[in-house]
Amino acid sequence: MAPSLTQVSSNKHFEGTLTKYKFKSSALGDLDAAFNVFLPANAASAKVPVLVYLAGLTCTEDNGAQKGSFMKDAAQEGIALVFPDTSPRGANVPGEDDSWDFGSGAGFYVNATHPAWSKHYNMRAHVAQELPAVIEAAGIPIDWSRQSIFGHSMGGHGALTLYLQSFLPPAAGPGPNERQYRSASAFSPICNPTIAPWGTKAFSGYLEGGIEEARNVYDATQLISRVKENVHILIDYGTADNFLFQLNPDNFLKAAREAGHDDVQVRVRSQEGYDHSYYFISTFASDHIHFHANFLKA
Ligand SMILES: N[C@@H](CCC(=O)N[C@@H](CS)C(=O)NCC(=O)O)C(=O)O
Repeated sequence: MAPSLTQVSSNKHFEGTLTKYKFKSSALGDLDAAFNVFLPANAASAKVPVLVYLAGLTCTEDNGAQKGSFMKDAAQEGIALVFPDTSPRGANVPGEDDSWDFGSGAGFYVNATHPAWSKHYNMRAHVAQELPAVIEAAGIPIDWSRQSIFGHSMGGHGALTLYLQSFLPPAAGPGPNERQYRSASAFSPICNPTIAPWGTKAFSGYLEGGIEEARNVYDATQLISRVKENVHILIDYGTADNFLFQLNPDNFLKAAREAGHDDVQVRVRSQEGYDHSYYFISTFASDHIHFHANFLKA
C-alpha cells in the first residue's frame, strides 16, 4: 500500500499552488522524505505533464523551488514541477555528516550497493520510481507518461544519467528500463563524474565496486556514447564557474558528437561570465522550461 502524504505547507503561486509534503519513504529505508510540488492552475481540470528538478550538493527540496525562478514559465506552459530532496535525512550512517559533499545533502542520485549505505542511500529509486508512484496514489493530477527531468550540478548529473539510463538495456543497472523521460536538461552538470573529485568520492563511498561500478551506470559521458537513439538534451554552464574542473562539459559534448548526436539532439551552451549559483540558474530558467515544454506538450 502506498504511504500517505502529510502536507507540510501550501502557497498560492502564479495562479497555481506550491505544496510541500512528507511521507515515510521505503526506498530511503523508512525515513521521512520531503518534496515540493508545483501544480499550475490548469491542473484543476485535467492531469498535467511534469518536470522533475534535481538539486545540487548541500541543497534540499527547497532550493530549486525558492531560487530557481521556474514557476512563472511552468504556470504559463501548464506544467507541474516536482522538487525532491538530495539525500535521505537522519540515516545515522557513520560519516554521513562529516563533509558537505558526501552523505547528507549529497545522495548523488545512485542506488547504493555498499552495505553501510544501501539501506538508505537510494535516491535513484526514490526519484525515478517511488515519488511518481506515491504522488499518483495520492491522486495529485500529474500525467507521469509525460515526464521530463532537469537539474543543477550533482542534480544535473542525476538528470542526465536517469534520462540516458532509460535508453539502455538492463545491463546498465537496476532501475527504469522503459523510456521514462521525454527530455533532459541541466545547469552546470557534473558530466563525467568518474574523473571528478566529487564523483569519485561519492562512488567510492556508496558503491561496493567503487568507480568501476559507476562507470557504465552513473557517468553521463560514458552513457551518451552508448545511446544510438535520438535524444533531447540541453546543457548550460557558466565560464566563471569555480567548479568547472568538476563538470567537464567538453568531455560530454565530444562523446555526444562522436556517437552521432548533433546540435539539435545535444546542445551544450557556454554562458560567458556566469558562475555556479542560482543567479545563473534563474537567468536561464525560462529557456529550460520552454525547451521541455516542446516535448511534454508534443
Ligand atoms: N558549500 C560549497 C558550495 C556548495 C554549492 O555551491 N552548492 C550548490 C550546488 S553544487 C548549491 O546549489 N548551493 C545552494 C544554494 O546556492 O542555494 C562551498 O562552500 O564551496
